[in-house]
Amino acid sequence: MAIFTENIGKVTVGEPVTWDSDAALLYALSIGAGRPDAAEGIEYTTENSFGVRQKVFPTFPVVLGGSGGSMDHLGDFKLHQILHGGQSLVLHRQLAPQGSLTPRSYISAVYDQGKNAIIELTTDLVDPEDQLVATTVISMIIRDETGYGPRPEGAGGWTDPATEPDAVITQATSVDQALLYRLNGDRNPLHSDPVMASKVGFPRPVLHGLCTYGMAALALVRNSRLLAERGLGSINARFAAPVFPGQMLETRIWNTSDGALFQVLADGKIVLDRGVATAAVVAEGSVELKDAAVK
Ligand SMILES: C/C=C/C(=O)SCCNC(=O)CCNC(=O)[C@H](O)C(C)(C)COP(=O)(O)OP(=O)(O)OC[C@H]1O[C@@H](n2cnc3c(N)ncnc32)[C@H](O)[C@@H]1OP(=O)(O)O
Repeated sequence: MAIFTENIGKVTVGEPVTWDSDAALLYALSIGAGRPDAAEGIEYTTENSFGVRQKVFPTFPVVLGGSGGSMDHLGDFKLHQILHGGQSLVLHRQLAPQGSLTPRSYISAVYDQGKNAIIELTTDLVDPEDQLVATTVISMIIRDETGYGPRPEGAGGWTDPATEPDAVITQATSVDQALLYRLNGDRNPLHSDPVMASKVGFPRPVLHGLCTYGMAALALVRNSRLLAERGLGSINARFAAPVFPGQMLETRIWNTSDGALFQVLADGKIVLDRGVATAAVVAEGSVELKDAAVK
């Protein structure tokens, strides 16, 4: 089996992905935006509250066509070999509660991670007016594949914080969290089927890495100084260990000059690592958002 490195840089244009108000509301609920009190995140979780305009939670683009459709051009490895290793998102524009975006994807890097390989898949999400709305980078771990060379230089903006966190936020995941989150479109049975989970070596189905990621983003926009003020411009993190539905998450946040560094722990173990978030440069409602370059 192999990763098709000859396809590095080749752009695959996927079918347009459309979403509506319900899809945006479901995403917000699936990352806990209505908790701990139904009035929390009401702009993300309702469309008909008095004096409130529905907003799309900023990490929603990660569930919109991130692989550009088929994964056949990536390699001939098996589904059970794939783990989600990390995710980056840069927002160039705000999303409306309904719309359509076309994903343009390409393999941006392939390299070794221990006895596994990593494929980085970059996707530009472009609106019908050909405006770039968001850029995502999925880091896919292909287990038991090697021979692709060292990781490219650059640590994604992360430096180990030397101080105690500025905020520590706890969020519960529910036992049915993955069953809810999969309705955003990722129906990989690793998250729902005990047989598939055991085939991959897990005692039970694991939570989508992107669910933990969305919950961390929620903790950040509520509790990090600049993100609470200006909104999210970009977010990048590594999935360091699996989370099981029902576990309690603890997000540690360090404020920085342009956003925040963060880690998420479950039962004392780091599950999301090297988290870097930047705030949007200008107030929400403007189209100019921070840091168009994906690190
Ligand atoms: C289709 C699936 C969808 C999903 O959503 S799956 C659920 C979400 N994903 C996960 O739950 C994956 C969680 N992560 C893991 O389980 C582990 O993480 C890995 C199995 C991916 C790797 O673990 P190990 O092989 O034990 O690696 P190490 O000994 O911790 O580190 C060895 C080197 O690998 C780097 N590394 C570790 N994790 C990652 C990662 N996620 N992305 C990129 N690099 C990684 C480290 O830094 C280090 O490198 P250096 O030796 O140079 O220090």
